[in-house]
Amino acid sequence: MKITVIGAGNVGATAALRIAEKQLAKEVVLIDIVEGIPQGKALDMYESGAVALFDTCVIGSNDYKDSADSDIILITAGLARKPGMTREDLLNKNAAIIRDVTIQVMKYSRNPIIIMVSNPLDVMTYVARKTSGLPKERVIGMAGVLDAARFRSFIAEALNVSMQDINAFVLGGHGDSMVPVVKYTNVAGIPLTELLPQDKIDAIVERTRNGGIEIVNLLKTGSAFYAPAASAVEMIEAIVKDRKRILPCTTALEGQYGIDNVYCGVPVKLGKNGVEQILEINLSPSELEALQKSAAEVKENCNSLAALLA
Ligand SMILES: NC(=O)c1ccc[n+]([C@@H]2O[C@H](COP(=O)([O-])OP(=O)(O)OC[C@H]3O[C@@H](n4cnc5c(N)ncnc54)[C@H](O)[C@@H]3O)[C@@H](O)[C@H]2O)c1
Ligand SMILES: O=C(O)C[C@H](O)C(=O)O
Repeated sequence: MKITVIGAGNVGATAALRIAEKQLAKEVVLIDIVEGIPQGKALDMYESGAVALFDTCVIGSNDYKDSADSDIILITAGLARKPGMTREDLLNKNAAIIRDVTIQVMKYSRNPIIIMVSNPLDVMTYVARKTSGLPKERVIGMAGVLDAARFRSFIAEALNVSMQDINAFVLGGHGDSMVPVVKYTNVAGIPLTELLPQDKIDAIVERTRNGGIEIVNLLKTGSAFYAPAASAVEMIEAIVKDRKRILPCTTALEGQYGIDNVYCGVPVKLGKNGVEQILEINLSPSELEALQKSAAEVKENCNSLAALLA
């Protein structure tokens, strides 16, 4: 197993280290445009193996040749937002970066699984799919796992229980219109609505929707990276170990949920082939409407890139 991480910044470097520590690959390649950064970070990570006890080979490079024959490519390259910005403010600059990066990786890996992290997430997943020509199952966006992790952590805090026992889904695009699905959220099987009053649930849902900007406003220089990297690596682990995990991921919808030809976050089965199944769960009329509205916003942004992707 060879995994390449594009972008040796906060998310990319954290994810690369986590992949190495979990020994999910024999080789991890970290690539960035800035000279010295991927090489220095990769060497530092590799040396940590002696104490963290892993044998994964970690290599840093500015040359895409070193990504040759990767099984999985995690794309984290691009700009992160700062206070006062929305993820959509990154649209045009990051679309150009993701297009270039995808062209480069596809020169050296024939049939990789691409996991997208760069924002705005759903649109960048579409850019990578359109540019790579890979089957839809092999180009997947990471956002739902992160948004659900935030939702779960806030519920755990409110109830003073372990995060491990909380199951939750956050669907839709990774933006202000995301849809935390309360109906399917439970604590060790007990519906959340039996454990918390509605006003508390509403406050947690709102905090989840604003989870990204809450951290941007604290950090001031960039956005979250520990939980995002952990979330991307959870997806990678499901694929590497063919675990058939059911996780909310961004995938191409073709009629499911009444949404056609749009990348959007829904529950999927993740295994060695990437997205092996899209699960269509029953949503309330208002949740379905919110999901469709979120997808429509993603579609509009995708359409705005027609000239770049022509
Ligand atoms: N999907 C999510 O839930 C989620 C979560 C966190 C961050 N993000 C997004 O991930 C991206 C990265 O965030 P970060 O915090 O790691 O940012 P960062 O600034 O720390 O790192 C980005 C890295 O990309 C590199 N880069 C820029 N252009 C490149 C190119 N053409 N080729 C290769 N490398 C290039 C930069 O040199 C930098 O090292 C941002 O777009 C951010 O919004 C998404
Ligand atoms: O909020 C951001 O800009 C980064 C990421 O999408 C997040 O949710 O943390």
